[in-house]
Amino acid sequence: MFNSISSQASKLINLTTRRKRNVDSKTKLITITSGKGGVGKSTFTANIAFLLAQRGLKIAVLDADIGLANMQVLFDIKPKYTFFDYIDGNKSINDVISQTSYENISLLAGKSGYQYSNHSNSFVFTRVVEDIISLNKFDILLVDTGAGLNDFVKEFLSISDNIIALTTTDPSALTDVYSLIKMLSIDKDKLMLCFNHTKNYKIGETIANSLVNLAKKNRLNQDFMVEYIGNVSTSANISTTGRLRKLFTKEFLDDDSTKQLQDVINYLLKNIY
Ligand SMILES: Nc1ncnc2c1ncn2[C@@H]1O[C@H](COP(=O)(O)OP(=O)(O)OP(=O)(O)O)[C@@H](O)[C@H]1O
Repeated sequence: MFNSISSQASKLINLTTRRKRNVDSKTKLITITSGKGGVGKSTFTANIAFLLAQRGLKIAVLDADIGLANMQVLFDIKPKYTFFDYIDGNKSINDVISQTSYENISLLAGKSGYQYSNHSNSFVFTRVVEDIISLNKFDILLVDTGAGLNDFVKEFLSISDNIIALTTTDPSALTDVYSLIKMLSIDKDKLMLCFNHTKNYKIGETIANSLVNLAKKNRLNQDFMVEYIGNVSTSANISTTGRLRKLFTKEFLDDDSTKQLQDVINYLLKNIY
């Protein structure tokens, strides 16, 4: 009994010291998640990294998708190490940060098929995020979580105050995103919601409002905010550039979807903390 109380107490102490360290760093943390898999989360993350970097910001991307770590494919690099080499104590945090061929974008590559249970409840992933922030090298750290709401994803969500959920208008994706809203409403202030494969801004806004109304009807925490931050249309250029290991926001500056993502960036730069 004493053991479990003292270990809980030490976790709380760790969390408190982490918060203090965060405040001293310029690095802002944005976590990108999705209830359902395959909604375009990794493509979205890589392209917002590019647009943010184009505005002169130094960006680190942490590929925390253990289902399918494919950020290195999107950035077309072969990193020597993954951030698990840091966790395993074989490499320093700087060793596992790879510069991509895109100016101002660094990647901490992930590893597919990792067993979270090896580290569950150890807060080791929280520490990785905190250690990157403590370097004070980056303006923004983007964490791309896997899909779903497993313990691994929950650990990454637990340390972020700027969370973006990417969804489509597909009913099963909306059901999953509502589960995410329900979970986050317990101890977070807000969730930023973005719609992929969604033709225009208005459609996303209408569906976001329906989710907010459902949350009200089900009496979820009234102080919790769901903020609609924009939409990205379906574009053949996105799938083509993805296959060619290129970023559509770099190749197709005038594509509607690039312009829509620029609007999302404008929103983020005004609203993240
Ligand atoms: N708006 C879009 N228009 C056209 N194709 C898109 C769009 N968004 C994503 N795609 C394509 O959809 C596929 C899935 O995207 P992606 O791998 O980014 O999804 P994901 O949510 O990260 O998947 P997973 O959950 O499996 O990691 C890719 O081929 C990508 O190019």
